[in-house]
Amino acid sequence: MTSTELTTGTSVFIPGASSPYQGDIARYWDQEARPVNLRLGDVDGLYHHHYGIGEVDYAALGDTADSAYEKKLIAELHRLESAQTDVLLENLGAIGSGDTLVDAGCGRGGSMVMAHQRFGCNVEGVTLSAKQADFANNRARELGIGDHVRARVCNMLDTPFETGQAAASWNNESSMYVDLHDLFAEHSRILGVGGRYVTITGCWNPRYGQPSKWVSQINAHFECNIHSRREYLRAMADNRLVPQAVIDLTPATLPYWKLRATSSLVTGIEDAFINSYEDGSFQYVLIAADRV
Ligand SMILES: C[S@@+](CC[C@H](N)C(=O)[O-])C[C@H]1O[C@@H](n2cnc3c(N)ncnc32)[C@H](O)[C@@H]1O
Ligand SMILES: CC(C)=CCC/C(C)=C/COP(=O)(O)OP(=O)(O)O
Ligand SMILES: [Mg+2]
Repeated sequence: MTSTELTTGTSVFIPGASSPYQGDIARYWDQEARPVNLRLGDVDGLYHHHYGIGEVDYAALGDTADSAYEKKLIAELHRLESAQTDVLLENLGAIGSGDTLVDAGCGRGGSMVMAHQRFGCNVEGVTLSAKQADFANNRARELGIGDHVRARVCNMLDTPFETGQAAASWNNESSMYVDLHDLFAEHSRILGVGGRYVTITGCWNPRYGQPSKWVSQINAHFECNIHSRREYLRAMADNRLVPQAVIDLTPATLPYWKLRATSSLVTGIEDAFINSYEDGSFQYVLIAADRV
């Protein structure tokens, strides 16, 4: 199915979307233009829609009273977001220049560009947003890597990739928009046996009990549906994806959020992330799994 019939009776063609919810998400990302994303991307041309990890370099930030401080703060937040991608890519294992990687929910393509720069390989991305796909493809062309890095408008649960085509695949903060059993069935299909799957995601902590009010606030803010850590592991196990590493990145992402909360680019969601990470109801995790 390639179009969405809205229940209002209006028929709206949204390429890639196969449900009214996916139509909403496509529109959300088509309209997104938050300075906290665009101004960070402008630092070096890598545009991310994910969060940062690592210690803040306060020496590089210098004096808060300095007129250049805000510019340095933006560069620092961006450095931490790119450091997050570096950790995801490190967990893909050995990738050859002839390999194909798949970025499920590729956004504006920052992670795809970094993957190509690191491995020299082909990177195929899918997003529901035509604006994001155009943006990512334009950036790849500007960088002269358009023959290796390509984004298309497509549902990550039903991709055009051949069975076993991908050496590795990932979701970078994009798995909270889909059913995990459907998602991992598709990754399992496109990955070759021995291939690696990696996700970096926010998940609610089963040890807390149920999604906290902060998690509900994050869901409402982004129109997403955060899953529990347990659900990730169960859906992977059911789809021939065997975890090789589960890394709790919560302590590593808190400095990013605390710094971001002091910036002029705040969006209002900062406290929900900080409070939920601190009360243990929410975790920022990396899961790397082998396709067996
Ligand atoms: C928070 S952004 C993350 C973007 C990117 N992974 C990054 O790290 O910059 C979420 C992305 O997931 C995509 N997405 C959500 N549901 C999708 C689906 N069913 N199929 C394809 N992409 C989807 C959105 O279009 C958006 O690009
Ligand atoms: C970890 C979780 C739960 C993520 C939800 C998905 C999401 C919207 C990620 C960041 O996107 P963004 O970079 O566009 O958001 P922001 O504008 O807040 O920087
Ligand atoms: Mg952002």
